[in-house]
Amino acid sequence: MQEGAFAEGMKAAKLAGGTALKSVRSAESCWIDLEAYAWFERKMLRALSEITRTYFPFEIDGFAEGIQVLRYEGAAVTDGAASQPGDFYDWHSDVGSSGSTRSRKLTFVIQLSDPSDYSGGQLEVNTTGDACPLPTEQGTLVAFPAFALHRVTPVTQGTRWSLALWAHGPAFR
Ligand SMILES: O=C(O)CCC(=O)C(=O)O
Ligand SMILES: [Fe+2]
Repeated sequence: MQEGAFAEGMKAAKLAGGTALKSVRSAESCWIDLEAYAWFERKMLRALSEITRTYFPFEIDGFAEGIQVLRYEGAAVTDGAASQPGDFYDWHSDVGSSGSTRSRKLTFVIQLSDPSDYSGGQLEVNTTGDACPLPTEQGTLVAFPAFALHRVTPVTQGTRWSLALWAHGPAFR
């Protein structure tokens, strides 16, 4: 993918609670303003209405927090052996206990990279007790309830880019 526009602004990504814990999440991220990309927001709002109509009939107010661009670098290999593990994001829910993460209801992830550009880096969701791999095709939008456990397995080779945003709404009751 053409990563030039974002590559410079990337910083260590934090957890939903705002802390950076390398044992759970190792990736870099930057945030962009959704309002700055009106065409994208319109597209996402159309997708949101279809997803809430068809799959997850949640009460949603709209998107908040902006868009998170994520970069997962593959393992560093020296003399044929991995000298540093690749980036990953271990099992987590996107709903936090403070700030705007409290009202997250749907997670949207867009696969920005061509799957042939990296190995590993599989986005999986677990709602049944088994890890379920989600589609990887470049440009695919994946949506799931923000409370659902999900992870990104370590990228072993290449670089995986993704984008995440969240639809918010009143608390479940
Ligand atoms: O990179 C991904 O596919 C998932 C990102 C994610 O789970 C998150 O930002 O909370
Ligand atoms: Fe997540």
